Amino acid sequence: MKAAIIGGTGYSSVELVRLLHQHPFVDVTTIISNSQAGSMLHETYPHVTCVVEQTLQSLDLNKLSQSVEIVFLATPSGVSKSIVPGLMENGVKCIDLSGDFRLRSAQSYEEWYKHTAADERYLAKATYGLSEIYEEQIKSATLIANPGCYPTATLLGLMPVIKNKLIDNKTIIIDAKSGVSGAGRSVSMGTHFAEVNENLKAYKIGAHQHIPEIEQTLQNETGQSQAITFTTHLVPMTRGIMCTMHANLSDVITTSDVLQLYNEFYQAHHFVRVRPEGTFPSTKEVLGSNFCDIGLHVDARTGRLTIISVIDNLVKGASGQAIQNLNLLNGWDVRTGLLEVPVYP
Ligand SMILES: NC(=O)C1=CN([C@@H]2O[C@H](COP(=O)(O)OP(=O)(O)OC[C@H]3O[C@@H](n4cnc5c(N)ncnc54)[C@H](OP(=O)(O)O)[C@@H]3O)[C@@H](O)[C@H]2O)C=CC1
Ligand SMILES: CC(=O)N[C@@H](CCC(=O)OP(=O)(O)O)C(=O)O
Repeated sequence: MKAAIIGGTGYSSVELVRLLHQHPFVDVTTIISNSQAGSMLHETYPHVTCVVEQTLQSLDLNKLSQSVEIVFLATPSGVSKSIVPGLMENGVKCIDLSGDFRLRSAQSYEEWYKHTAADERYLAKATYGLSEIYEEQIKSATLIANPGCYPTATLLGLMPVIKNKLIDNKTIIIDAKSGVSGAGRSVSMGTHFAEVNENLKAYKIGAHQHIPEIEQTLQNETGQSQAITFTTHLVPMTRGIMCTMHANLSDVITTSDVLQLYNEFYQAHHFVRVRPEGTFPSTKEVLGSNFCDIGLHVDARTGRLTIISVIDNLVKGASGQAIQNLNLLNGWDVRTGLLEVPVYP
């Protein structure tokens, strides 16, 4: 299958290039770059020299529609909403890694992302691509809204207890931490070395654009709207997300019972690994891979459940999950092209 990537010199794009290089059924024939068209990808990223030798192209929607079957959009929010309709009208399926098609409500998108929302007709066509949870819907999608990195770790961590009504949803608190590649490649005041190195800081408190995405998905499952507490922190490392979640249990239950539930819930899902009792995942244990690792503990003294969920933000949090969704879309084994062993140490 011929594929294109838009947002060519961004981090998620080059991660798609890395992962798709090993995909037996996909050929990335076109990489579109807004800023570097005409140059070779290796001029921006010397690490791909002699492995992926491609000239970056400028965007020509008609040419693109005729030459590929699938387009990955790895552009900042606010960009894909103007590109996707033209591709879809020509029968090209799209997987959007940005937030442009994740929120069903245009009003909510405009409130949280501070951009004009996509056309509502296209918002209605989008399928939320949280692979493990919406497998069936993804299989027949034409436009996949790939989830945000934090929502992926958070929702995979919470879903078994949400679906089994084991926690009081009003009490959910999510303490989230990310490596700096989560902010993309462009330089900003908040993410340059001297600001981040040997530093730990909370950001976008009460204003993070992933809050409505998590709430929308929880509401989808429970039928009720419930606000969550979600706090993001920037950690001085390159890749990795850890979400530590707390909630009051609605019943008296042991750690071992909750773990059994998680093991059963994710039994058929290769990319979610549940840790044995008393052990908890760290970000390095999923580095470079499409795994989401989960550990949990019931505190009998407080009646609260703590869940720890880790992912690599650029793989399971972006490009890896996008490929997992492409696999679902095509009826291929979800693991195709994604059998990377995490890089350790
Ligand atoms: N980084 C992460 O961990 C995750 C990122 N995402 C989302 O994926 C998308 C891409 O993220 P990421 O790769 O980190 O971002 P980057 O900033 O690293 O890359 C985005 C790329 O898009 C292109 N671009 C920038 N501005 C425009 C524009 N106005 N019009 C067209 N193209 C433009 C640029 O490449 P060029 O000039 O070559 O076209 C740029 O390098 C974002 O929406 C992000 O929120 C989602 C989950 C995780
Ligand atoms: C570390 C860091 O800054 N991370 C980014 C995640 C960006 C992202 O994935 O946002 P959308 O996909 O919703 O655009 C952030 O917190 O905004």
